[in-house]
Amino acid sequence: MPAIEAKHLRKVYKVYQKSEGLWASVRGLARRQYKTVEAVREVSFKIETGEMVAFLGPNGAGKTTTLKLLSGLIVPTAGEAEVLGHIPWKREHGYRRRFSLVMGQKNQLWWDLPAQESFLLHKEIYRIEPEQFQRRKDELIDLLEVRKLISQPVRELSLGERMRMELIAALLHSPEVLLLDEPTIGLDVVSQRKVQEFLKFYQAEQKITVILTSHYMKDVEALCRRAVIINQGEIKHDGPLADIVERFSANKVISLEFAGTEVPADLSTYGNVFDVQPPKVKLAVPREKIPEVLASVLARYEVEDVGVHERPLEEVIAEFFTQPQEMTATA
Ligand SMILES: Nc1ncnc2c1ncn2[C@@H]1O[C@H](COP(=O)(O)OP(=O)(O)OP(=O)(O)O)[C@@H](O)[C@H]1O
Repeated sequence: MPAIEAKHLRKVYKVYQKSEGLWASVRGLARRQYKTVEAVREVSFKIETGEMVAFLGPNGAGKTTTLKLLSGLIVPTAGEAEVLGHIPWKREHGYRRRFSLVMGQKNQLWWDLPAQESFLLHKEIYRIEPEQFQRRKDELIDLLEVRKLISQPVRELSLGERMRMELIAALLHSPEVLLLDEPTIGLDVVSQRKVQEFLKFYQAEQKITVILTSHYMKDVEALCRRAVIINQGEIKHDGPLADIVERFSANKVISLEFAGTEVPADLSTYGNVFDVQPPKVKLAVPREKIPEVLASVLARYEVEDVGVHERPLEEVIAEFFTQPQEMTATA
């Protein structure tokens, strides 16, 4: 049985429409006008126990709404979901003890209190045995290197330090499923890497099931082997992360370094010329034309160095997000 299964999930919000102008506002008091927003239209996937899956999509695609549905914070308009055999929106205590949701944009710790006080509160809420609590807390504090900071009010911590405290609070009750919504948002590169390293280690050690949403492809590449892509409330792709670049990018990149100091002027006949730093240049070329272009360029010019690369995941995903309608799989 998969740890997480979503079947045709749909969530429609009814949003009050406020008209412009005083008279329209007065009229609105008598007869309110609403529009519907389909935050999630059709979301189905299965995630096996111990998998760490990236859930990717542009702003407003429906990622957070899906995670809220799987956490039971909201009830779907239609569809079904089971997490560890529980229907999330039934909000059973048994389920609450088995999962955690971490939202990078939301503070779940008490702002004015030291993190250690919030940890104690979590101990009570989740009814964690004192011995287990002490052991887990110590382990997590050491892993995330925050021992010196646990008695300082959360509001005085940096964003990166706060996120590490949020992770401790979320993991104190040893959840089997962890839903991470942008855990590295706004963090500097060093903090980002610390969170990444921790998640990688922790997930491998505890074999927990994780869904990770992130706009940072570095997180995704470091942590996940599979990616589910959502756009406009619908799943657009579900498969190995390694396949994404090949599937969604029709081009590969040829890097060239010419002998001498110049870059030939007529290279654009071969493909899209970019990143010109004479005598180096990059050429984006349709993948099926790579052998032909390489042979021709090497025969015509004196080339010092050459390389063929896939485009970076970051770039391919960004393109997919900005042109979702036009992009079609090339494989
Ligand atoms: N409570 C709500 N009421 C009305 N509309 C909502 C509500 N929550 C989300 N939406 C809308 O549903 C859509 C999906 O939002 P959601 O937060 O799930 O997207 P997201 O993929 O998490 O985006 P981001 O990457 O920006 O966080 C958006 O158009 C959003 O405005």
